[in-house]
Amino acid sequence: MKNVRELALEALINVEKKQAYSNLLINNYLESGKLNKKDSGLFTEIVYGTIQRTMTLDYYLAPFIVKQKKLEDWVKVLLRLTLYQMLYLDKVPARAAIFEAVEIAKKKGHKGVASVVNGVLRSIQRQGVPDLEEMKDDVDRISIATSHPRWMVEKWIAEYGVENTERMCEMNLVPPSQTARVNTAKATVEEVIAMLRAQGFDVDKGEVAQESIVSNKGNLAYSNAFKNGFITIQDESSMLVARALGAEPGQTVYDSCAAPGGKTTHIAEMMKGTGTVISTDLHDHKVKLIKEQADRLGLSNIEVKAMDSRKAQEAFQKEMFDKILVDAPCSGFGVIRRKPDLKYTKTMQDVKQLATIQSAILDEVAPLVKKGGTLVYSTCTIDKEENTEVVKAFLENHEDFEIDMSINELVPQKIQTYIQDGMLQLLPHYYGTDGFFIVRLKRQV
Ligand SMILES: C[S@@+](CC[C@H](N)C(=O)[O-])C[C@H]1O[C@@H](n2cnc3c(N)ncnc32)[C@H](O)[C@@H]1O
Repeated sequence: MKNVRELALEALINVEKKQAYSNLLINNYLESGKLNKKDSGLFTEIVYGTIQRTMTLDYYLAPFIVKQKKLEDWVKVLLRLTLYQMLYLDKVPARAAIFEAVEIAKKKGHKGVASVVNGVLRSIQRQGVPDLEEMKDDVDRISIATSHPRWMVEKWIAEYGVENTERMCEMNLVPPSQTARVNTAKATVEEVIAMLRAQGFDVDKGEVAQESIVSNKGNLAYSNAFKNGFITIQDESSMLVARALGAEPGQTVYDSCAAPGGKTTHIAEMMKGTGTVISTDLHDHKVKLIKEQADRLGLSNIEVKAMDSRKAQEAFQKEMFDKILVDAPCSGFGVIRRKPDLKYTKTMQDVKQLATIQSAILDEVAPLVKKGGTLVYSTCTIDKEENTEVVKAFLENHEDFEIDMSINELVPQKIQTYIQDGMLQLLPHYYGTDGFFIVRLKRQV
């Protein structure tokens, strides 16, 4: 049987080989029954933390392994995850972390490897690591200290300035709190808070969205409130999207990129179970997830269909919908806290390709919006190419659409500071939410 650190090493090697996204892989391990409750926490911390801080850890390790030319990849990963524990996990004594690493090296390699691992880690323990705050160059400092590739840091500094970039990159290292959306078609926020507290959960009202609850301790996915359809696990910034769409009871709404259904179900709840939300996503297995959520929440006003929304005009009639949401596939740079490997895998080329898909979806669905109707475009990224630039190109090609400034009245007052020219860009460090972009467009009458 493998112990928690061996499993963490195995998981990190798989992420390294790009065999799986970290968040999905971690969930698979947690559900596999290989880890008890206590070890699950440590496993998650080690795997996420090591990925989050890979560049910093490699920077610290580099001078100590410079002579070890033939170090195998798994040994580098073992050194990284052990140094992570030594530097960032207070509850794990450094000597215990080193001892475990040496045992793993003996088991997986041989005595020679174990001695290298022991030597490198003990040297770092003796000499300490350099102070990164002393790095004068902003890009170098932010990039190494927060483990974000240079190109990303340079780009964000150009778009948001040094201070915002540094704070955002630091926030990307902090695990998010769990938040949930109350199904207001079924109960009030206060009623659900009482329900959760009665079951022993430590929860409060959320700070950003009006229907949100934040968990201070305990996984709300295991609550009765979740099982019985009173809540949906969702980040607060995501909750603002359905608010910006502002669907009303009885309307016909199209959610074009809808799986796993977080926003579809919110829209359906806001419509109090009346009218229709038609939700599409690329594949059958994805639209099934939407259906499952709709059933759990007791919402019967959702219809699902597997299709490419770049062909929506083949399936739907022109001017058929009061409201359309394009919650587009994107680079996800607003959710790095949840998916740390995105930092290292996504490239500028991906950003450009995604922008092409985003524009194609918007162009296709635009004629389906009723005159006087609403089109909301949102992404969980912070890159201008996928956000403001996509909107700008869309408006240039669609003179019958304009930015709808009423988004100001639809989102909470404190959020309004971050709306510029009708476009909302939330960065993770503003409220500790995911980074999100939302714009509400109106088709002229
Ligand atoms: C940001 S996610 C949507 C999240 C969803 N709105 C929610 O709140 O749960 C983007 C989704 O777009 C889907 N997608 C990507 N390209 C698409 C296309 N051409 N047509 C329809 N869906 C697409 C992806 O499968 C993915 O599920």
